[in-house]
Amino acid sequence: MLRVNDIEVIYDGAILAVSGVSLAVPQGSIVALLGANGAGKSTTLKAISGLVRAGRAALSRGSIHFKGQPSTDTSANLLVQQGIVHVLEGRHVFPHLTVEENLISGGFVRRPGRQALQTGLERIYAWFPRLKEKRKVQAGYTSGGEQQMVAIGRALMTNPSLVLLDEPSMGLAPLIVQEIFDIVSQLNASENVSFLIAEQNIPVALKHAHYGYVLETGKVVLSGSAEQLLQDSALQDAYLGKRQ
Ligand SMILES: Nc1ncnc2c1ncn2[C@@H]1O[C@H](COP(=O)(O)OP(=O)(O)OP(=O)(O)O)[C@@H](O)[C@H]1O
Repeated sequence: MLRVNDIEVIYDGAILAVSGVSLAVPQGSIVALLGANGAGKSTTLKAISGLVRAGRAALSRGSIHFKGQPSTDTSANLLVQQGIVHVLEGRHVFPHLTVEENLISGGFVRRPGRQALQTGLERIYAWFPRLKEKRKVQAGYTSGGEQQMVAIGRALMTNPSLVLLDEPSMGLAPLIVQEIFDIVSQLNASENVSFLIAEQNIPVALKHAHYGYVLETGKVVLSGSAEQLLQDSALQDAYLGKRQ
């Protein structure tokens, strides 16, 4: 589905944010991109979705292939049409639009007809019943967890095959985080949507991911199946604060 090969990203022509990152997301899998603040997770996702160019950054080395085709010269909006969607860190919703209007705004990318849009909405409401209840409420007045669901639901309205999720757990209560990750797992299992999830919350991410990569200062320092990483003593020491 996705292959990232030895990429390097530089901000403002000077700040080396990501250096030599390689990773793969097999079709139908959930892959976790783990690491602390500033490790380069968001920048890696932006390189994949084509958003680095919008942030005064450049991909200065390496290649990215999506569904077998090179994608680094493809614009972000064309990548969405091809099936990659990026849910940015920080739950960006349109606060003055209702929940439903936010969801509909995601659907427009594919220029659907009225019926297709309605079918898309019903599909999102089936996954996120809370959003159906709140569909007439301005998104800015919903809870943090609901805003994260709106952001994910809006992305799903593009009918993606690969979702890049940046820190879905940030600032949310554990129960809500669990609810969101459970929906991600079910979407993956029943609709075969692939996910690349950047997370600092390593236990939650590895509970739901099949495979993981750990980034430190812009480099992959560890990778393996979720089971292998959970057993890894270096990861335990550095991030989970316990020894085996
Ligand atoms: N717009 C920017 N301009 C300059 N430097 C940036 C910019 N965005 C990120 N960086 C730098 O790039 C490096 C990687 O940041 P990045 O946001 O990708 O890390 P992260 O792992 O996603 O962390 P976080 O969880 O805090 O977002 C950091 O050193 C950061 O300071």
